[in-house]
Amino acid sequence: MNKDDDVSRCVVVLPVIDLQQLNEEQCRASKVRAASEWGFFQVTNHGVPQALLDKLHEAQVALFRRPFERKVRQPLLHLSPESYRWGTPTATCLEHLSWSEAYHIPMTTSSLITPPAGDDKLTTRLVMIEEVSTAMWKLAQQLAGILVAADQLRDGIEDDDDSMVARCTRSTCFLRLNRYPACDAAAASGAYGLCPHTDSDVLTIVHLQDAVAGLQLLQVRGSRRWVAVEPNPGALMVNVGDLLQAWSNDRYRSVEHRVMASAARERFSVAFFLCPGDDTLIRPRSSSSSSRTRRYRSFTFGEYRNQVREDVRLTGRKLGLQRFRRLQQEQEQDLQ
Ligand SMILES: O=C(O)CCC(=O)C(=O)O
Ligand SMILES: [Fe+2]
Repeated sequence: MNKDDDVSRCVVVLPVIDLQQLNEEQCRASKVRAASEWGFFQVTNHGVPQALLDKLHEAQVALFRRPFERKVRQPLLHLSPESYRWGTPTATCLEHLSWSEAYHIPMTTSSLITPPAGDDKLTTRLVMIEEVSTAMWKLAQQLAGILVAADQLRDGIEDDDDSMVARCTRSTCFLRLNRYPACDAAAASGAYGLCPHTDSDVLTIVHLQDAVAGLQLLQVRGSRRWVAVEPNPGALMVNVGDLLQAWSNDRYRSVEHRVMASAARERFSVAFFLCPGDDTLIRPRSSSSSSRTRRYRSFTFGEYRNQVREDVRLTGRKLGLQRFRRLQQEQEQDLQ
């Protein structure tokens, strides 16, 4: 059976938070609720100009329209050759194959690079990517900061360690441009545009650039089932990453999501990943009201990334936070 059959009939509209309409307290409460119950929410009046997002879309389409040979052999903006990916290099079976191509663009690289003299188009595209990254970075820091502070406030801690968000600097965050080509096989078998995964960062901001459906998430509230997300190019989508889930001791949820390829239409999206430096220590909060035990052991982001890479190499897929979960006995020792 096509793995998409039942899901595409079950469409959800994610909570929408208007960042200007609500007062500060209402706004914070809605984000906390959405991040705990859904792991995903949308924001409007977010401060990233729509005109800029539209221009980025044009530039993105042009970059992906270049001949395949050039995309593979001529790294964009002097990035490393690995910054361009198509398919899934580590896939050993169809289930692990993502029918998509992407550019991975670290923030620092985009700001430090000098485009070749006379290449005006490249310069314009570069400036665009840089501007979108910066605007999304500020927004992501603000949203993550609010979620972190709200969790601390609930426990009556006003001045806890907020270094995880502060350590998400220009030199550690990145933007990803995604293109999902139309895929004939999708009609029959439900191919993946992007395999099921959670994001390994603190927080992700995604702009679904056209109204082509495809994003689905594994609902954590009530029955666990895949639901399709109604695309809304007028809003930005925000989702909690693994680090925020671990830090909050599972209060905020890093929800598994995937993109289904479409047989009829190609699809574009841009995702910004709020990541700290590799040496940043993620130390789950013990006083979180929902649990007085730490559910995960402390780890650095570098350790986490290495483990993910190793699991993908050995098994073809990411095992993620379950690798860092403490045994029940270890958790019980916290209570003694
Ligand atoms: O394209 C999308 O809708 C989601 C992209 C995504 O999940 C990712 O790049 O990690
Ligand atoms: Fe993702």
